[in-house]
Amino acid sequence: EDDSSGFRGYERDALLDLKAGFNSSFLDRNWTGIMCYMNEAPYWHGIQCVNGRVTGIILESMGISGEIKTNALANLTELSLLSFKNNLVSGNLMEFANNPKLRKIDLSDNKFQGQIPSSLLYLDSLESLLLQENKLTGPIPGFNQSSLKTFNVSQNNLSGAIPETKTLQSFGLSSYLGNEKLCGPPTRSSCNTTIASSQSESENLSSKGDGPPVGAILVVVNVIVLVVIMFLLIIYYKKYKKLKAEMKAKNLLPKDEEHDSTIVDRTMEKRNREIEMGKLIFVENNGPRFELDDLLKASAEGLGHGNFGNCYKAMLEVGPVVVVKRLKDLKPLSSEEFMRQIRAIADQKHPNLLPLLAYFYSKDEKLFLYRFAAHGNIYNRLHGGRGTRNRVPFRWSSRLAVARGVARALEHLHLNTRSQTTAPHGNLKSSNVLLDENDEVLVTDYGLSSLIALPVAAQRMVSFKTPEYQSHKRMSKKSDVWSYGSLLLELLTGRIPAHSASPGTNGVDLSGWVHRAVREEWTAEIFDPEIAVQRGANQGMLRLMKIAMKCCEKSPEKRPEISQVVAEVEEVKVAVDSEDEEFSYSSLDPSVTDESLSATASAVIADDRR
Ligand SMILES: Nc1ncnc2c1ncn2[C@@H]1O[C@H](COP(=O)(O)OP(=O)(O)OP(=O)(O)O)[C@@H](O)[C@H]1O
Repeated sequence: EDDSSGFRGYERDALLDLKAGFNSSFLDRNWTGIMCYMNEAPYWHGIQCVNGRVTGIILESMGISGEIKTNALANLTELSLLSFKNNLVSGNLMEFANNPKLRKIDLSDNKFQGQIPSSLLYLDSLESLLLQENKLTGPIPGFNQSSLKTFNVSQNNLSGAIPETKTLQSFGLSSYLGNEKLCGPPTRSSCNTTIASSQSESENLSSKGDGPPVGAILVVVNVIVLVVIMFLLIIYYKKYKKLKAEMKAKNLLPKDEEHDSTIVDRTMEKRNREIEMGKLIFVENNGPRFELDDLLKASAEGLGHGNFGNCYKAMLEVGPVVVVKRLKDLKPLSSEEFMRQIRAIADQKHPNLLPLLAYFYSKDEKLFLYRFAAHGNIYNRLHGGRGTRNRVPFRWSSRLAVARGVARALEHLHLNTRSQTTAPHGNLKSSNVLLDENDEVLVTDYGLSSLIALPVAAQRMVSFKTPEYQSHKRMSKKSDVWSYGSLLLELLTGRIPAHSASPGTNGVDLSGWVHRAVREEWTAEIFDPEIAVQRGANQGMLRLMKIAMKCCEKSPEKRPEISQVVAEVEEVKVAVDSEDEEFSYSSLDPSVTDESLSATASAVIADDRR
């Protein structure tokens, strides 16, 4: 699935850079790991996310000091809210050229200096800009966005005429107060007179005419006032210390500042220690090695929203491309039990099973890591791009290879699972069958039913969609056989069964549909036209259809064991003769009405129902 949303490594790097500039031990401990997952609440304090992208940074009244680099926001292109209100941040204001979505900026009550950047003029969605109580200098740029409804630059050192744009003139005097060198409406000083009066003032000060020197008198008065204030302060401080000592002696004050924030800090510390305890555990001894940190640094791309958590593709700087599956809705298992189940999954090894590379287990986070299968899943291969020029036909030999690979993988799982009341795979469907770069068939998502909370599993896993579960809440290895039969029908018909349809797509009850097609004698239309044209293979398709229908029997007892299925599928031939016709849309029509195929299909399937 093409998904432009999802976590971006460079956004994380941008935030880590920001953090490096601030000296906040709280953020140092809190901003670790991934800040936002797809559609979940962000993990990092003060960060807002939408679809895994950073959309807000809100760090208010945290005593943050330090500098922000001017290009700090360059990689946060989805940013819409920014607030560092009431901190001690210094340095120039940032550049905003790459943040076209910014709506609200609040940098008030800090120590920002330098000029207001003109890149702010190009933020077309800017609604609110609060820069009051800083040390900004220079002129106010000519803001004229009609979106801008709240604006405050008071208590800075700004200078010059306030531009006469409609936007800037719509704000009252209070937005500009406390900038002595600002002039023009809405301030009361007209620009000419301000300059004139300041000139005459300086003339006065430097004048060496008759009479007392005004400048000198002012300096003397100032010095006296300062000395008095300092004297008062010293007396006050002494009294304060004495009072405090007395209160402590009488136990009126807590021993030593143990206030809320240290308690918060301690719980955070505890949590972080717990996370640190969890390390990436690699399943293979001689496989690739990397640390969780490498994984978190890697740029990542959402692969889509699965039922049991989201999948990410992570491109490590060194090492393989991996898929990270973040598990959610898990059973309330003890960590020992959990680890046991994970190890059972990790121990399953077969050329047609996508191996678990590594896993991560902590109280708050459970991750599965797999190798990335470059050629994607069978659902997309079968149904993607239909009717477009981009569609590459999915030919019979490849479909048969999928049928074989999946059967073998299932057989391995069934032989290695003792329980008779569970489905060893439990969630077999076309999106869980992958092709690697060599088109090797790899089944994934096996064994998850042992980890997923029952109510969630019951809603979403394929083994809960079987006829026996629907009617009698029963489940067994035969549930996997039913799922396999449905997958074969999907491969043969090119239609989507209800349980493997992606969100927003309607699937059908495929086995019911095939039965009806036979009954109503439009059998030739059963097969996907894309393979039906491969005449030499029609016999093989019919054999596979027969196997599929047996696997889809309503009653589990009538379905074959998976080992028998494997044996039968192995016997299906790629083609009767070597002539394996090229597919072309022009050859579609005759094949669809092909009488012989239709007749044989009816015979085979009707025979099967006897
Ligand atoms: N190792 C992998 N390589 C390539 N693509 C993968 C890999 N693992 C999963 N995918 C793809 O990522 C997407 C999301 O996978 P995920 O397993 O989360 O959901 P799903 O298979 O659609 O549903 P479910 O959660 O029920 O299995 C799917 O399109 C899946 O085919």
